[in-house]
Amino acid sequence: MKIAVVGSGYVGLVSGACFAELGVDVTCVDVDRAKIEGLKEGVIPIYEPNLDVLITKNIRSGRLKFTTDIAECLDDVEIVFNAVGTPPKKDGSADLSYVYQVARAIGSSLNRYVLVVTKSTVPVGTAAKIKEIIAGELAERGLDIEFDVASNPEFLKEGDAIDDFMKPDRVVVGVDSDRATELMTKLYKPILLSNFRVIFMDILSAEMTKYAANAMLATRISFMNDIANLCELVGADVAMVRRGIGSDSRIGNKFLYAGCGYGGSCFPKDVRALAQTAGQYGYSMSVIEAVNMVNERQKNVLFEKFSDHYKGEIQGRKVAVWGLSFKPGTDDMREAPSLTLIESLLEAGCSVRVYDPVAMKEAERILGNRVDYADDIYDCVLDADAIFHVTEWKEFRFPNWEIIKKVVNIPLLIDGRNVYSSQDLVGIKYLCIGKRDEQ
Ligand SMILES: NC(=O)C1=CN([C@@H]2O[C@H](COP(=O)(O)OP(=O)(O)OC[C@H]3O[C@@H](n4cnc5c(N)ncnc54)[C@H](O)[C@@H]3O)[C@@H](O)[C@H]2O)C=CC1
Ligand SMILES: O=C(O)[C@H]1O[C@H](OP(=O)(O)OP(=O)(O)OC[C@H]2O[C@@H](n3ccc(=O)[nH]c3=O)[C@H](O)[C@@H]2O)[C@H](O)[C@@H](O)[C@@H]1O
Repeated sequence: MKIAVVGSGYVGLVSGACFAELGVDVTCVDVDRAKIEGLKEGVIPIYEPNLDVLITKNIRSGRLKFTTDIAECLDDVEIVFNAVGTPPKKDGSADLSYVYQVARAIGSSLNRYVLVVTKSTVPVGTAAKIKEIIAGELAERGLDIEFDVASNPEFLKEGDAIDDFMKPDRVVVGVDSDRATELMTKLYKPILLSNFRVIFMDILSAEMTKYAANAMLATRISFMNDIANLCELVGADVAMVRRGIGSDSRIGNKFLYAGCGYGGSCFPKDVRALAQTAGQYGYSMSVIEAVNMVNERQKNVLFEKFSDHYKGEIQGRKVAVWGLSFKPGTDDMREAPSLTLIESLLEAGCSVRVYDPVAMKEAERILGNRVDYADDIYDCVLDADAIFHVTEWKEFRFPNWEIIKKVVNIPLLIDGRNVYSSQDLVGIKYLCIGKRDEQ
């Protein structure tokens, strides 16, 4: 089977490489020339564990190719996946211009039947617009070629992307024709054979499922952050509360970790876009709006703890930030809580020294020379008046606290991920999320 995947970002590259690994002939398409040239040489533009191995292996096997021109492969493929970005617009709605560009490109060079599948996260009703655009392009060319559209939202997590793709909790496929159902069944056969669930439904429900899933997960996090803040006020411990409620199988124990807010390229944008969609239909999604509001507030809690600790006297203080990416396992810093913290610290006149195992290049691109870049966690904390633990990378788990106590100016650790415990930190003031400071 031959397919094309348009958009070679996190989703497009992972999907392309994984489908190739499952035996499909894949052509990955992107408008970014430098990215495609690099990929042809095996240069992976993002950090995602084991993606380099999978891409190199499948380039060698001849099942994975790269091009900047979709027209080059359109005559050969049965399915085209659209996996381009859908970034947020100023009003919170999803920017669909890239998705529609791809639809136009397909319509303007299509010569035979193809199934156009949207993998990008797009608002309900987008598939119908894609169909309209392709039909419009064909009509302009005086052609009446049959094609179908489908929706196949992606649920992978950055950092675990390959496993999530290969061993999915479920695959959701929205279709409106038998031919599309047949093609998607053929494509996902290896996944079906491995006993993973593929759920077929109508296209509108598939588009909605993606937003509902992300919004539900974001709701759990904001809910727990709200509970955590109340725990601090009443003297309870959110870690205990999490264990207490998570053991109820109706609640489950995943995605209940309080912290310094959710970030990334998806939860923040998708939660806001869902609220926007509701608004377009004259409906206000109060829960979803509150989820976003709680998260925006939560991204400030580390700075507030720091400022409260020093009774507002923070100008000129030196601080260390451990972890910059929005979560471990990725170099992605889109909407990362670290950025909110760093902006507040810089605005308050602090000098900021940062360290991240993989996101230093990305940090330099975003923050330039406004912060100092350290070589490791120890170099990061030299002379610091506070250490912020923002991303729970494994290599931050067991620092040598004795070394740290010797090199910091003031031993204060503010933990946005509740990874440490005050018992292990004798001689270091420890502040975390959802547990009152008792030292
Ligand atoms: N990043 C993630 O973990 C997940 C993302 N998603 C969704 O998948 C979509 C893609 O996300 P990412 O992969 O993170 O985006 P990304 O920003 O990493 O990559 C998008 C790629 O599309 C390319 N592109 C833009 N316009 C193009 C065009 N007209 N033709 C060809 N290529 C074009 C860009 O050059 C870029 O390489 C978004 O809708 C996102 O919400 C869904 C699940 C997981
Ligand atoms: O649509 C998407 O792009 C993807 O968004 C999320 O994946 P991702 O953003 O890669 O990362 P998550 O592991 O979900 O973490 C998101 C944020 O929530 C935070 N988080 C997560 C879990 C938790 O219990 N508490 C918490 O604060 C993380 O630190 C991170 O900042 C979803 O988990 C994926 O299923 C989905 O496909």
